[in-house]
Amino acid sequence: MTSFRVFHEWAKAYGPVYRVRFLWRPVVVVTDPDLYQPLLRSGPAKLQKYTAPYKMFEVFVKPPRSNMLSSAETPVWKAARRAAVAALTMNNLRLCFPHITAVSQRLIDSLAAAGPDAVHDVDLLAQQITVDVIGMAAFGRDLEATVRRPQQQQQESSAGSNSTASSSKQGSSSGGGGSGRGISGRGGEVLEVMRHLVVAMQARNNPLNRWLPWRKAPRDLMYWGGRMSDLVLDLTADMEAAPPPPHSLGAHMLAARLQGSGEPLERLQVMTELGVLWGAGFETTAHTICWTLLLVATHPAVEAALLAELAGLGLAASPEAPQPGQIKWEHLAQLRYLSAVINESMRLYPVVSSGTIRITHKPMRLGPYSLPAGQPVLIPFFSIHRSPRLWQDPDEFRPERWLAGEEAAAAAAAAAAAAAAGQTAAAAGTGSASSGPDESAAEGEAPAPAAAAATPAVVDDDYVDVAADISAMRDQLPQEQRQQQRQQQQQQDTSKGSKGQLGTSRVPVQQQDAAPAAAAKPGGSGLEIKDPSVSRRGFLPFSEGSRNCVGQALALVELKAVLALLLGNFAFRLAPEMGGLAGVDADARQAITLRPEHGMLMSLRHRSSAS
Ligand code: HEM
Repeated sequence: MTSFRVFHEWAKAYGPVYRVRFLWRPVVVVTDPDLYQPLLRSGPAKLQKYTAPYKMFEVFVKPPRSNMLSSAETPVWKAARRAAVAALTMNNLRLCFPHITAVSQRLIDSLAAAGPDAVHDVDLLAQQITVDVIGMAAFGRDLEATVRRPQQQQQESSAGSNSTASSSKQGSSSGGGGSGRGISGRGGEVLEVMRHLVVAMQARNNPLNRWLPWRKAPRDLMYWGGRMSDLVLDLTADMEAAPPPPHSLGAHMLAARLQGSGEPLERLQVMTELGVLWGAGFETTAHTICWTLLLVATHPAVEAALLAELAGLGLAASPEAPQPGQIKWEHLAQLRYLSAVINESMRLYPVVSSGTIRITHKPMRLGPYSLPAGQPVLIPFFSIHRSPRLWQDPDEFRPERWLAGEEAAAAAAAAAAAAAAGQTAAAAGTGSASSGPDESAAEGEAPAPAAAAATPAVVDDDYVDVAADISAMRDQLPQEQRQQQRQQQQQQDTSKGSKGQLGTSRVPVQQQDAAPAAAAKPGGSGLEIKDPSVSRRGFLPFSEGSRNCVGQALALVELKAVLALLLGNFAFRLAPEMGGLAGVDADARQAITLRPEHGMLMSLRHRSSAS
């Protein structure tokens, strides 16, 4: 059994707090929100990151040095994090949006040309898109991984005609299904390097590989880390020769300054930060796209409801309208059912399944337990997302749980109507777009990113709060005004009893849902959560607090845009040799991120052709 499932089984067997021993080192594992929230959020109980296990993420650049993911909260970390947050505001993401849609469309066109008999590894397709997106967002460069060469198409056709379970599994050993297959240029090289690198990084968790450097895994780590470093060096040099657009991560990182001294970051530090943003930014988003496609493909009612929503906005192809309309930034706010689908997919398959690991800096109490100083504490996201204590029917894929009652009923009705009328009618726009246009989403307003309701607006420390910026579009406001808003919000929350949960008093899970959803916040445009089974406190795809995902705004915009485009154009169907949903689920492995170990083969029927 793979590690993320083992932790889940242990949580079921031993309860929400237990201790495991990794060799001689005891680690406390916590899955109770009352206990882990204070550890993640600002306050007296907040724990620092346990940086030792993150050291392996320093191989992205040579010589290795701390980066945003692996570092403690130092002044350099702060400067880099501020720069990343400033680069990923909604205003800037809006400028990235045309590239996101262009690279997706580029791939869609070649997939349509490949025809319905071709079988594709959709995990690899998703990586092609996300590599191109992060290439532009970070370095302002089109890496062209979505430019498909004849070789790749040829291989897919032959996979379609003679693929078997064993041949597909041999052909792709680490997920990603064998990148480099006709994907040329720097984009192809990145995919190839990362495919090997994540396997070597995962192998490093085996202590033998840490202590015996002549073994294959450590040597692989050195080799592929070196290749990645060369790529980052190459792109940085490029970027210096021809500066990237001012809204890019690269431009912001070059302009980053240390607080106090006002010194810029060293060149190597800039490279290190861009390397980690790059590495952290494409794999995670790609596998999330892949898991979402799997769940939609295997749940026809969900697919029908989603198609009705897309069709209502003119974003679905059909025999009557073979070309769907152009997706616009404003559509993102209106795709509410898609948001629910993405949230639910991230709940079932959180790509950072292992969670986050922290360390106590002094003796402390954790509920009824005493922890010594220097105690590692693991908060495992997969276990939490599947916990029967926090979720009703935790293993079921039910996007409706993220919608308010009326919306959920309307989505169900749309699904039933679409199913009765056949997908053609829905795609032609005759199906009722139940979760359709959001009247409140005026032209130019921020999109409602998928998990806006699920990423609590943490107000702490003096770092810039990513989640708050996403849900409330505060990036348009001057810093002072934002600070004021935060204080007001904090007061409101405290008076409603929804914040200040720094104690360990137990609140029944059902009561926790009284916490206001992001929709209730000023300017908030998230989904309101009404289903009592939904506890935002048990949903951590991007983690929480000052070390939450700095790239989540980009990820959410990308997920929505790419999935709307892919699903509006194609009906995805799992290839028979994948063994259905159960087969792919059994193939889920954690190689740094949660992925289908042997890729995910699917056929794609363009929706303009009759089913
Ligand atoms: C669906 C997509 C994504 C998911 C689910 C995700 C999830 C996460 C999680 C759970 C963490 C905390 C890790 C820990 O504490 O061990 C994290 C941190 C981080 N993520 Fe993401 N991420 C995604 C996309 C991105 C993107 C697109 C970028 C870059 C543009 C990015 C960059 C980072 C960085 C740099 C950190 C470290 C932040 C810090 O410690 O200050 N991620 N991510």
